[in-house]
Amino acid sequence: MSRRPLGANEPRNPGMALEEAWFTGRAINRPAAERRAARLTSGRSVKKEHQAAWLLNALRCIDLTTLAGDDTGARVKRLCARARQPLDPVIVTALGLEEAQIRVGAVCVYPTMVRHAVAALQGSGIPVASVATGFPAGLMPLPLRLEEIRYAVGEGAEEIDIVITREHVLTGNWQALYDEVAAMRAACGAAQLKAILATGDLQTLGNVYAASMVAMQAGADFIKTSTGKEAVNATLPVGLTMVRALRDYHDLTGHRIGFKPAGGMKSAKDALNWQFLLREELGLAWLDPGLFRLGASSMLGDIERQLMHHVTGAYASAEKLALA
Ligand SMILES: O=C[C@H](O)COP(=O)(O)O
Repeated sequence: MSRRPLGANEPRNPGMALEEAWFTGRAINRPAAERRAARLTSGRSVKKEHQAAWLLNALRCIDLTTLAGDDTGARVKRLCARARQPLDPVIVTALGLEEAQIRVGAVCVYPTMVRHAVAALQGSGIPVASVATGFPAGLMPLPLRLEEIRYAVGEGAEEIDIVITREHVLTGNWQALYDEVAAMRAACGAAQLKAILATGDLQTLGNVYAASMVAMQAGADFIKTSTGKEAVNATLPVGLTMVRALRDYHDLTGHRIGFKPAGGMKSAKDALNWQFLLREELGLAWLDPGLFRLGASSMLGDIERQLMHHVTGAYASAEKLALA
């Protein structure tokens, strides 16, 4: 059903018993994380063909998202049409991509919109991701949150973006966090579980590291920064903390877990910066839709704009390109 990280030979994260020794007492120096994140991205630019290649890679890693209270079947269908054909034909022809089947990583919607997305994406191979578990706050009884996962999977979602109970992190109740994520993973069945940590609510980078580790120990297939609804969403210092947890978990268990920054990312430059962070910290193998997604409702438009500039030498006006 779902695509497995790095192909069929890489087994799914089975999870493990809660091992608090892997994260307790791990203080993370915020100024140092901020300096490292700034160094990773400042003064780094890639030009011309290289930039186009990085932008195309970002495009295939995008979870093209609509998560608005006024979402409708018609809006989701339009988004899916965009997911199937994310680039203007002028760009596709100029870059010789007619046979390349350029498409996004997934389309991400609310549970009641899943059926519209599944119908619109039929035959495309693009998976539908659904948020669930009382997104975005998650403050619903656990049985209802688990039922919401089963509903979304039943509607055809192949990926489930769950939210965690922030209180468990803020009170250091790691067992409760572990238990809820493990129960959510079981409810997902074959669908991939992406654990949204809502890092803007977690107060310290030590908490971000610990929550990342607990989610992975409980069997998460991806860890994701944010819902897009917190006051602070995806930031590079937080991302750095999470990818260090990914690296440590890989070193300790041999399992590669996916990473999804999400929320507030709008520009092609954002897409490049997040990829630079992963390349430097985890290596190129992680820059694949099986292990990396960019959760964004409005980033595709700027990527397309930059690619149009690359192939024509001029920026197209917003009206000429369909802005996602
Ligand atoms: O998971 C994806 C996010 O909700 C998208 O957030 P955004 O609307 O700020 O791009």
